[in-house]
Amino acid sequence: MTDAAIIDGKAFAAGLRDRVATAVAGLKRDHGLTPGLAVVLVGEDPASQVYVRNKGKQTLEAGMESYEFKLPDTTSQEDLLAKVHELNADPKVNGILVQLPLPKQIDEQAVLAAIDPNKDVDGFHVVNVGRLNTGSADALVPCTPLGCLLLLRDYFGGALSGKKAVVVGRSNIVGKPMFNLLLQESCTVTVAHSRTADLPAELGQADIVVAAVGRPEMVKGEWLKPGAVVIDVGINRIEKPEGGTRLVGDVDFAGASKVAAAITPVPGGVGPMTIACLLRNTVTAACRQNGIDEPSM
Ligand SMILES: Nc1nc2c(c(=O)[nH]1)N[C@@H](CN(C=O)c1ccc(C(=O)N[C@@H](CCC(=O)O)C(=O)O)cc1)CN2
Repeated sequence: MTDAAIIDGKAFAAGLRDRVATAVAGLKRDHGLTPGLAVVLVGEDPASQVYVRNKGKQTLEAGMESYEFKLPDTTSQEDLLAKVHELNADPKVNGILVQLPLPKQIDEQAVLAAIDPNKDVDGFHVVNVGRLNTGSADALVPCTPLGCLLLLRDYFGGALSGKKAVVVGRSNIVGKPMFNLLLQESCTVTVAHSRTADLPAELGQADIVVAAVGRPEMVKGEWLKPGAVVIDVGINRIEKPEGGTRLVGDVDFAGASKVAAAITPVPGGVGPMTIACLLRNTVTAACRQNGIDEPSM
C-alpha cells in the first residue's frame, strides 16, 4: 500500500467558514439578522485562551457579532450561572459557549445544564444529547464530531451507509455523539474504550476509524484494516528527543499512513473543523430562533 491520502481539515474548514460567511451575508440582507455568539472563558488556561481568541476572531471574520467574557479563575459557580442566565435572556446572543475545562470549584454539568438548549451551540446540553440520540432534526450537534462527520461525508461522497466504523473513546464530547452521527448515516458502529478486550481485532474490521482517546499515538498502523479511513481527533503535546515539543494525535501517523487509504493529520485535521462547525451551529441556532429556513453551508 502506498502512503495514505491526507484529509486536509484545515482547507475544508476554510471552505466551511466561507460558506458560513455567505450564509451570514444572506441573513443580514434578507432578514436584517446578524447572528451573535457569546463565549465565556473562566481562568487563564493558555490553550483555552488561544481557542477563545480564535473563536472570537473567526466569528467576526464570518460577519457575526462576537461577545467575549473573561472571568477570573476564582469565579464561583453562582456567578458563572448568573452570567449564563444573563446570556440566555439576551436577544442579541444566538449561541452560548462556556469554554472547557472549567476550574475545580465549578460543576461543569450544572453549568452546561443552565444554557438554553436552543442557544447551546456546543451541543452539550442533555436536551441536545437526547435530540441527537433520537435523531431529532432540532439537535445542535457537538462541533468536533460534526466536523469529523463532514470530513467523512466529503471523503466518501456521502456514501457512508453500510460501512463498519469503530470509534475509539466514549467521551460525552466526542465518542458518544460520534457513535450517534455514524449510526444515523447507517454505518455499523462499535465504540471501543479502555476496557475493550481486543482493540486490534476490532480495528482490523473497520472501514472507518475515529480515534478520540487522548493518548498519544496509541492506535498503531498494524492494527488497521488495509484501506481504512482514519480520523484522528487527538491533540497531544509530547516532548521531542532533541528538546522542545510537538503535537501528535491518538494515531501513530507514520505507521497508519502505510496502511490506511486516507488519514487526517495533527495538526491541520480535525482541530480546525471544531471552530468552523461552531460558526455553522451559531448560524443554525440563529435561524431556528427566528423561524428562518437554514441556509445550506
Ligand atoms: N466548550 C468547549 N470547550 C472545548 C471544546 C469545545 O468544542 N467546546 N474543544 C476543545 C478545544 N477547542 C475548542 O474549544 C479546540 C481545540 C483544537 C483546535 C485546533 O484548531 N487545533 C489545531 C492545533 C492547535 C495547536 O497548535 O495547539 C489543530 O488540530 O490543527 C481548535 C479548537 C476543548 N474545549
